[in-house]
Amino acid sequence: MQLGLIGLGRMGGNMRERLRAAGHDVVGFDHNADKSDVANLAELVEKLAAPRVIWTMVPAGQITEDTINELAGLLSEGDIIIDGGNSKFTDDGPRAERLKPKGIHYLDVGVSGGIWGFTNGYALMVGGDEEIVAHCQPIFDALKPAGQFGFAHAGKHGAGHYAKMIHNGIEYGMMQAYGEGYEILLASELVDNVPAVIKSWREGSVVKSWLLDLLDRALDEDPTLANLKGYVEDTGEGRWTVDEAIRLAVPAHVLAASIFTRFESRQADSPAMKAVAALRQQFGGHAVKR
Ligand SMILES: O=C(O)[C@H](O)[C@@H](O)[C@H](O)[C@H](O)COP(=O)(O)O
Repeated sequence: MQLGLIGLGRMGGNMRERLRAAGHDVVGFDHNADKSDVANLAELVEKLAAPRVIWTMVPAGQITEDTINELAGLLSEGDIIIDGGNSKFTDDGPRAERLKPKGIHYLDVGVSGGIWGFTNGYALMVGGDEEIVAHCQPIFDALKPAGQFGFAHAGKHGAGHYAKMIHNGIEYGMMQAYGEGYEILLASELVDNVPAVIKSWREGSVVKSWLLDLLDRALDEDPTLANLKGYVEDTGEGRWTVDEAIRLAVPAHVLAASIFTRFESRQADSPAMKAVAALRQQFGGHAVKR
């Protein structure tokens, strides 16, 4: 089937190739003219036959909002917009309502797979109306992994991005657990070959996973991770997961600790621990480091 794809970066660019390899007719737009099939959104819309399906794969937030608003002015009744970026789930319901009077349908899709998705396929979590999901199913089938899993119609508008948000909260927690286990192994007086231990867990073990495979890969490239700083950014999903845990009064210790640990990773020194050291000195006369 025919699809317009906006945003041909690390994710979108590979998705275009995977869709084309499956025989779909993809017209891509990107601000980088070297990657783009068309000069602008108007030309993209012109090249697609109605009812059009257009998938946005641009950074969450204002860029996605502006792209969808511009598209809404160009599209016609019956057309479908799919947001496959990591938008916050609270954007989706209002967005779908804004598009409805124009007869434009909307789906939100959480997409996981990173730069490996071209080869392995992408896990897809979709929010929106059943008949619109069904109409787009050939696109989802081409993007998802070949096996029986990797796709869910999670619920109404927002459910796709909600599912992806929770996925990413789990991703933070799992990475943190591997990271902490790795650090304890490194600190141990007993274990000489930490990369070998990580490798041994890749098969047969209870903690084998794709993330563990990737940690092993990183250690193959740089056995002591000497070329990296322990500094970790975040793009929002972990924070939103913890916000939801608080709103719903769900205890989410691991997920909360892992986002806070990322914040800590960005500090050269800790004002909180300075205050703790100062207080301990004040009440007990304990030594501090200067
Ligand atoms: O499932 C995935 O493919 C990843 O989760 C992907 O979506 C992206 O790499 C994260 O959004 C990074 O998230 P942070 O920047 O918050 O770590």
